[in-house]
Amino acid sequence: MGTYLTKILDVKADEVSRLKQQAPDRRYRECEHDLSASRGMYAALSRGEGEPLRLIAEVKKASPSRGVLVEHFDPLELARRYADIGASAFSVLTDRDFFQGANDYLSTVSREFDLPVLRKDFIVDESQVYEARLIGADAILLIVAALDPLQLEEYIQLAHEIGLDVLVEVHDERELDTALERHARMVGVNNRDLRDFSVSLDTSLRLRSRMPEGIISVAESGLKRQADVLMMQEASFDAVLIGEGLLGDELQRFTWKQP
Ligand SMILES: O=P(O)(O)OC[C@@H](O)[C@@H](O)c1c[nH]c2ccccc12
Repeated sequence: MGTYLTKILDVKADEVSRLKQQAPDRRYRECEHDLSASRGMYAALSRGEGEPLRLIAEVKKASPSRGVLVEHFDPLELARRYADIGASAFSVLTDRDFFQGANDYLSTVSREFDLPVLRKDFIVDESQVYEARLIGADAILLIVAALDPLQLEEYIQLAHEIGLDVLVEVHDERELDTALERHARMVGVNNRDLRDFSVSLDTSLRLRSRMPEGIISVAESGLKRQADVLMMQEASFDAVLIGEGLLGDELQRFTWKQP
């Protein structure tokens, strides 16, 4: 039985076999010393005592569940708007086939702004970790449901070695345990179930109480209103990751940073 996630992972396998022919690991070794230092995502998301939670603003053109969200999509214009409202970091979709993202979108946003940039994609091979660093990402997303636990641990370690922070995405208690056992330092709870794209904000609330001190906690997906964000702040999340919800006015007027 195929779920949305298994369908996406099938397509990724082909993409990765093409990517491997370009040997991103070798290209990384060749230009390692010319790359600019990465900007820490972990540091950018650490929420101080009494401060409002941080925003990771997602530059997102389309999604498989909703289709095209932004008709005249300009990643730099969106990023500018998100920087102006007080985002602490960007997430940029690079997956082409399901989200109409592109590596170029990430590279331009990374070049033009000082905030750390998360590469939002389905990483299933180490070549994609090297590629992330080469295109200008400061951090990567690793999805527990898309990897076996050993791979997860290896890719976290590789990412750290080459200067990338890692947001480890979970959707239930078991995945959270796996993330913590494999030494995740930033954990994102996806409120959207990648098997059927259903959304429940309760997922974040339920899992937050099981996260230990010292882990950066991020609530992801389906946040649309101020009340949703305040609920995550109340539950003591360090940050929220929002794509679609930022396209409306309400969350653009939210006070993301202390005045
Ligand atoms: O647009 P939303 O509902 O605010 O969601 C953003 C982000 O959480 C979502 O795009 C996402 C979360 N995990 C992912 C993994 C792959 C692709 C996309 C995602």
